Amino acid sequence: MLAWMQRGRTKEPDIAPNAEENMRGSADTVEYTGPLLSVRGVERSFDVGHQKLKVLKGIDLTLYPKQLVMLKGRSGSGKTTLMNLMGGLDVPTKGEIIFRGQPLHEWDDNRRTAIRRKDIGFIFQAYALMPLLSAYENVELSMRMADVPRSEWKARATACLDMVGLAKRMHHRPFEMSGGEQQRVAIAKAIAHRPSLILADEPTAELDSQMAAQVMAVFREIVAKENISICMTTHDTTIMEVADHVYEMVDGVFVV
Ligand SMILES: Nc1ncnc2c1ncn2[C@@H]1O[C@H](COP(=O)(O)OP(=O)(O)OP(=O)(O)O)[C@@H](O)[C@H]1O
Repeated sequence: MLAWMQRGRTKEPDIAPNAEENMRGSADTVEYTGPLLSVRGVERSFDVGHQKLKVLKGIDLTLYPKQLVMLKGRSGSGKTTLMNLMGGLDVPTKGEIIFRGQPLHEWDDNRRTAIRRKDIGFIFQAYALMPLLSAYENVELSMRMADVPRSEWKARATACLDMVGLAKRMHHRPFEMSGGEQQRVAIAKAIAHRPSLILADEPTAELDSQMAAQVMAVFREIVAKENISICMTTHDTTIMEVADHVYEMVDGVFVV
């Protein structure tokens, strides 16, 4: 079966010609088997007054399906700038961002927005929940926005909240929940439309160590069960052992 149909997709993505080497199977069983995301020689500069501020200075990163990778580095080293590029919120000054074989860096805003809605989920430090909606309604809202058929909302929202350990609290509103619980609702919300990539910017920064550990356990479970890859930034060295790979950024480049 087509990989994107296994994931509940009905539409075939257009794969760049250079992705052919990563295609396997016959015409009706073709499956994309390459990296989920490749960042190649990426640079990003910003105009600040009359000067150019070079923030990313040549980044290479490969993210495979079912991988949890972390970006660490001092404040200002360029982690968020890179995540914005990986999620198609921004485009590089130089270099390539290849997402499921498709050249994200060459696409206009509309096309990047479309793939972002379907295939990428974001989690932020501050949980980004609608305060007047229950946990369940928050998750449902994200599916509505991603054009998931209405008939799937109930089962999927319930399954996602169950996966993050909040089945019994799905009708509570954010202010009735702890920070860790709110972040788990944000995770359920981010995975509900079945993206293949989750980008999380400091998802544990506001949490104590026990809640942070719970969130990381949920991330590991999602990677294993949902066929999702996660790339997250963190300053917290205690959670880094959970990662499949940790990239350390110093002044716009990775160090090993
Ligand atoms: N749109 C922009 N215009 C100008 N400068 C920017 C822009 N975005 C980021 N920068 C600069 O790029 C540098 C890297 O910022 P970035 O947010 O990527 O760092 P970070 O590693 O994520 O830091 P933190 O850990 O504090 O979130 C900073 O000096 C920041 O001021």
